[in-house]
Amino acid sequence: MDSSVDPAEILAVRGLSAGYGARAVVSGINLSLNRGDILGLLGANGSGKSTLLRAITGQIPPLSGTVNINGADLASAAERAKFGFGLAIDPSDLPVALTGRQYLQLVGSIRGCAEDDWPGVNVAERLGLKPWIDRAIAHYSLGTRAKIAIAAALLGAPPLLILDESLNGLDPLAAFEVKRIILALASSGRHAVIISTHVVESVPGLCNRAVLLADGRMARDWQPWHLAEAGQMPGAFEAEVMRALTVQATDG
Ligand SMILES: Nc1ncnc2c1ncn2[C@@H]1O[C@H](COP(=O)(O)OP(=O)(O)OP(=O)(O)O)[C@@H](O)[C@H]1O
Repeated sequence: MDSSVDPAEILAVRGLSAGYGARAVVSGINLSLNRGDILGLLGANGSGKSTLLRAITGQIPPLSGTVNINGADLASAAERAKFGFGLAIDPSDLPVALTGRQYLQLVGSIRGCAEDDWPGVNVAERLGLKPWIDRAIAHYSLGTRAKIAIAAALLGAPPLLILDESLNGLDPLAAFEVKRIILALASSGRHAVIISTHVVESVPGLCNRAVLLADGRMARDWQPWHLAEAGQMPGAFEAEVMRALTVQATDG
């Protein structure tokens, strides 16, 4: 690890712009996450949430700026940086010809761990995946696909867990279990989590940080004290987000 890197910091994004071809979809993004942080990533459809997560995970190259994950620079130490995160891929991108177990084995082989390497918790059991694990993903419902994507992201207990709208479509028990797992990871003080979501009301109870993207830029940023305060009053955080979204839509 670079000795200038803060060991508490898991993710450092500086001046990041990224998009498709030469077109920047997200610009001027600065973001720092420490161990223990759970970040809610909010924004209207098309605001750039998935694009930002693609840039952070090296799926698209930055047009400018840097990403450092767990002390490794994504451009100059890509292999090490990629070992620093687990990403729940979009369920529609899963390899449907594989069984759930084969997919976990594939991800495990890339991450250098076993197909059931979930320290301290049997994720497959907790998410109700066991009856499905040896069936082809093609036969899974949308929610079951989301579960296997999350289970794969959790393999090897990565320092940074990234869930891109992954809670959508989960049944209540699975959503509850995923939230418990996320909270346990964060409270261990060794991991951080990013959750992009449209379920604004779930953010104060789960996240200690939040950012709102608008037109590819960070329009609002809630620090822990602010989110905790907003969480004290039912509906207060949602009202703040709706106000910010309305201002953006009016200005746009
Ligand atoms: N593969 C791609 N090629 C070209 N443009 C893309 C691609 N993926 C997304 N975009 C464009 O980038 C912009 C931001 O899309 P993105 O998917 O990042 O938004 P989002 O905030 O995740 O949206 P949503 O909430 O609807 O999932 C949109 O204008 C979209 O059309």
